[in-house]
Amino acid sequence: MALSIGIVGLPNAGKSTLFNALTANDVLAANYPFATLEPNVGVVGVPDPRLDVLGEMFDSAKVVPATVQFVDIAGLVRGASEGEGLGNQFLAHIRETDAICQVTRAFRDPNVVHVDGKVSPSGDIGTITTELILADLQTIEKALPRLEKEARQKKDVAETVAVVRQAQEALEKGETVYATGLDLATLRELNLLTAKPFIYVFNCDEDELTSDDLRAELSALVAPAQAIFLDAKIESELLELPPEERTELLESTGQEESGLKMLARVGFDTLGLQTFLTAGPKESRAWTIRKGSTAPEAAGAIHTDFQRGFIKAEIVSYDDLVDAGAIVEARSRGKVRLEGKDYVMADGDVVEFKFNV
Ligand SMILES: Nc1ncnc2c1ncn2[C@@H]1O[C@H](COP(=O)(O)OP(=O)(O)OP(=O)(O)O)[C@@H](O)[C@H]1O
Ligand SMILES: [Mg+2]
Repeated sequence: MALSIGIVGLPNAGKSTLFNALTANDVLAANYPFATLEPNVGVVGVPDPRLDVLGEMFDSAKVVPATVQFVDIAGLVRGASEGEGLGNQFLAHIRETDAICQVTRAFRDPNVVHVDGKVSPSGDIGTITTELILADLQTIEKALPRLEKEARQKKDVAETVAVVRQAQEALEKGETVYATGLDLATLRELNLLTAKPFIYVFNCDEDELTSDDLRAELSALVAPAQAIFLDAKIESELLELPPEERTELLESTGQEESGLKMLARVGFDTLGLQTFLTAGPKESRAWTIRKGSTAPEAAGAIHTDFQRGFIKAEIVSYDDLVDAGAIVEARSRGKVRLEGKDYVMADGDVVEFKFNV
């Protein structure tokens, strides 16, 4: 399972600049609206210092981090659902993602055109959310006749139709599906955009990053969703620096983590994901699972055969392992536990699965 995040926002909000910084790609980021036409897709490893420690301890040939996939698409404008700008067809490219990241412009640079003529984070979020809602209404209007026809034969489809109608009512009132609390599993096949959790990135000027007042104001705009503050331009400049100087530049702007780390952390949190670790001479690796997953489910993240033939899991917490310095020592301290099929995985468990094939 890899977390995937679709990036949306107005033209010139800085989506491609951020995408480039996140994926270290050189996708065209340019100071004119609609620089991006085709979607850009990038898969990035989530920085995880624990893996380097394990890699060294086990003398692993390679270190494989958990991944996040980012999809950067064209800018949306007011009226996109009616064909304004580039229309909204390209939203199809993010239908399959797990979460939607709204990139909102807070930076002021007057040389970068704002399609509405002024920088207004709350107005822009309203515009984007409205267009996502209208896109979902179009999806529902298209799907309903088919669903209603099927519902005449199948009872479970009739139940789906009822939920879809409730979603439609909420959307017509300007609510997102995610906020309704409707059963999202029933709606899954429609891939509604507003049924996904939103993450907000405010693309700031350097001096805005250190303004607690501005941060509080913008966070309040989007709560309970989480807000991330970064300067996409600085994030992209980081890449040109040697790693040890990156932290220095970030800290000089009051940032504790890179944009990638923040997005991965917030993305995992928003979607209720966590990682467990495996380590050995071949590789040290992080795997993504849902919080609350049992040991067999975690085994299934590696291979379905591991889940099917699950016998038990040999588990040591990362901290205990690092304290002991080596797996042999952790074992002699009694820190390595054998867990059965009901064990609920904890973040940072270092695991070896025993299974039958
Ligand atoms: N934090 C920032 N401060 C100043 N300028 C920025 C910042 N972030 C991005 N820019 C500039 O804004 C312009 C637009 O950026 P970018 O091409 O990434 O936007 P976009 O959202 O991908 O637009 P489109 O929807 O047209 O593809 C670029 O010139 C970029 O350098
Ligand atoms: Mg772009």
